[in-house]
Amino acid sequence: MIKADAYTLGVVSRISKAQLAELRTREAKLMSSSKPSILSRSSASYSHFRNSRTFNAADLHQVMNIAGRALEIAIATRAFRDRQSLSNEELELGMLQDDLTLTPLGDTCAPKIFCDSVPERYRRIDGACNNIRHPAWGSHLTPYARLLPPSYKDGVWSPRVSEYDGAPLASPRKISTTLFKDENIYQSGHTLLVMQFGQYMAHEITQSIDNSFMNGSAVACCQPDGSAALDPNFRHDACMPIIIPEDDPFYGMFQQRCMNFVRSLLAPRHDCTMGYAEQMNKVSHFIDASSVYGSTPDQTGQLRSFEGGKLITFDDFGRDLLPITKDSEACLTMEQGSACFNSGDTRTNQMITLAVLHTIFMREHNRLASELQRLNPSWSDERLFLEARQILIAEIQVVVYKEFLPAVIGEQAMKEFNLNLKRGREYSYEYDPSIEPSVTNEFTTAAFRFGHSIVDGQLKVYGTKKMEEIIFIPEVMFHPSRMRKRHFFDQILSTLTTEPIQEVDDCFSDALTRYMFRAGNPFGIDLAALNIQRGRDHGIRPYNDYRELVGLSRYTSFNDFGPKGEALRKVYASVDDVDLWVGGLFEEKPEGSMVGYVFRDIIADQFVRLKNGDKYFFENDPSLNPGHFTPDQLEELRKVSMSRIICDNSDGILLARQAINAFRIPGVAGNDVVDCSSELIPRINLFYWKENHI
Ligand code: HEM
Repeated sequence: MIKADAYTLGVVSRISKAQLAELRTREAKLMSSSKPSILSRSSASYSHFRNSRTFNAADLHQVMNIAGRALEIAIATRAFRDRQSLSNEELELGMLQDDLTLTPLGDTCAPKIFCDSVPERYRRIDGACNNIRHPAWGSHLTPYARLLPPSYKDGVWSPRVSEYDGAPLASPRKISTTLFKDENIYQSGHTLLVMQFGQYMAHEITQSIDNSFMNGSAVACCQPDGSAALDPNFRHDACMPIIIPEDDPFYGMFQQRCMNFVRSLLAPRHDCTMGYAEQMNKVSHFIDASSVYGSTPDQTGQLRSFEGGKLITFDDFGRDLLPITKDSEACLTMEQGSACFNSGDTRTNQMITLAVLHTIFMREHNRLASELQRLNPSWSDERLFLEARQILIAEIQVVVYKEFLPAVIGEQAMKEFNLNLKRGREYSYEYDPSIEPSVTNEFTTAAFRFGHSIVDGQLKVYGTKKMEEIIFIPEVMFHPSRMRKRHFFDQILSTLTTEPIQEVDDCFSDALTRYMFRAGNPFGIDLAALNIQRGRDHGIRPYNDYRELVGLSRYTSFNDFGPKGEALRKVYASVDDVDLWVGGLFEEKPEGSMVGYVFRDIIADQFVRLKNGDKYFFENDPSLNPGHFTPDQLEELRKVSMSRIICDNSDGILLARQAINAFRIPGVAGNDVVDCSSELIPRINLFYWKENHI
């Protein structure tokens, strides 16, 4: 570990405070000047920014405060590096100094978390205090973990450059147009629900937040007409615009040369040491239904009805929908008759099918609360809420490990990584307090974004006899008003559970690479380009380094990529430059897995962390889990399936039948379609939650 004496720390602290103050003054000037550094609300990029919305002003203040501390540490680290002439390799080793708490940089540490000495029966909303020795592990507003140290040009925060000649890497948009095409190659085995549940899960455990101005205004990095990037002297420091080549086959038609991109907010490292930049996860890392309840008590409080343990709903002529949000910026329109919803996650309205899943889980919470109240009339609202929440979290964990994950990574990996749930009444003893449960940066910035490749650009909506509508998905991004149509909810659930997903490959729908978030505009933004740029923003190392990490040999030539090699050669100077997200998509897939080896292992590792690093994981035994279930309850919980949750929470207007496994195509491999009342889609018997039942 590299040590700094008190004098040096005093100097770097003064430098970083002065530079941060300068930055803030510059930001304030940018905001008040007539320069176009604030993003127009009508642009597609503004909807991209909607994904980074904080919950309210207090939430924004807390997020910006913590991110500001982390930025100060990054600046101090640069100053320290310069004074000590440290190399990038030395910086990569991470720890540059013991805990800074008692040094002049002490005020940059994240606020301390205090836990009760007796562990609470119900997990905390913010994810903190799961592990008493590391109370912040898995908590919201903390950094992502890393599988490998980052690759930053300056060892601290500047985006990486080519390993070959130190030149800037090719434009992500150039890579996107060179490598990806819009073709439909369907998967024969799995339904669109894998895509939609996958996105729901991504939001359940991760949210990176784009930098904004201190008052929450969105940062613009391009000229308002998109003709060029803003001059670096007149733009926010977090700008990292994507340059669009002049001959771009699509954006060229609209004279667009610049796509907005703003770097993610940072978070101070857990041990409060100096070192390279770490990105913030805004939500709790655990699978704890934060998408339903939020990640702060304030947020949860606004979602609860405080009656019978239930969540607030919007009664739309007898159907319970999510409550309508008070955030007037959350959707494209808030007109009379439209809808824009509130839930535990600020991205709920991003896709209509995402809003559908949020609605299903909100309804399931209320269904559980009603049933528990019937069985235990003396329980208070608080008790009913907490018990229903605990059951819902367990149900989501069961669906993830029993149905979703095997569909993505295959049975073989489930076995290899010991990810299968225990059976029947058995407890698990696999909790290991040395495992850091946090989401890894590689998982959220690359591997789990495999899901963007399986998105279908169209949603086919069927009536009782024929197809009624084909929806081009950009039309239902941040515009979920169709949810108010009487038949829509059941119809779209049928679509999700019967239509196939696309293969994980080099095919991306134009809906994502040309028209995403376009709203009324002729063009939108390119998600593939954003993914590549985000990887560089977060300092994710190139693909080859992760091959080595998972025990594969490094590629030494583009030919090693097979037929894709030729296209890769056009946009990368070296095989060691290929971005992780790109290389991962082009991999050969192991039998039964949707993704290649590298993505498979990164995803499997993540779900090991979320299971064996979570004290409250539903199947942990009583000596480990303060909120343990009884053996009878465990047996019931393990019966849960996504089909059961859908059956119990659809509108019941058009949907009365489901395949046994909703993630698999109906009829394939014995996945019969049965009545929702069938025993083949078992129910959990909540009688085992009746107090003093015998
Ligand atoms: C129509 C469907 C989808 C849309 C429109 C969409 C859009 C987006 C956007 C705009 C971002 C932020 C990009 C950035 O600036 O870095 C993002 C991030 C992400 N997406 Fe998707 N996505 C979709 C589906 C999925 C699916 C199916 C999965 C996984 C199975 C997924 C996983 C992720 C993950 C892990 C992130 C990073 C989250 C974070 O750290 O904040 N997405 N997506």
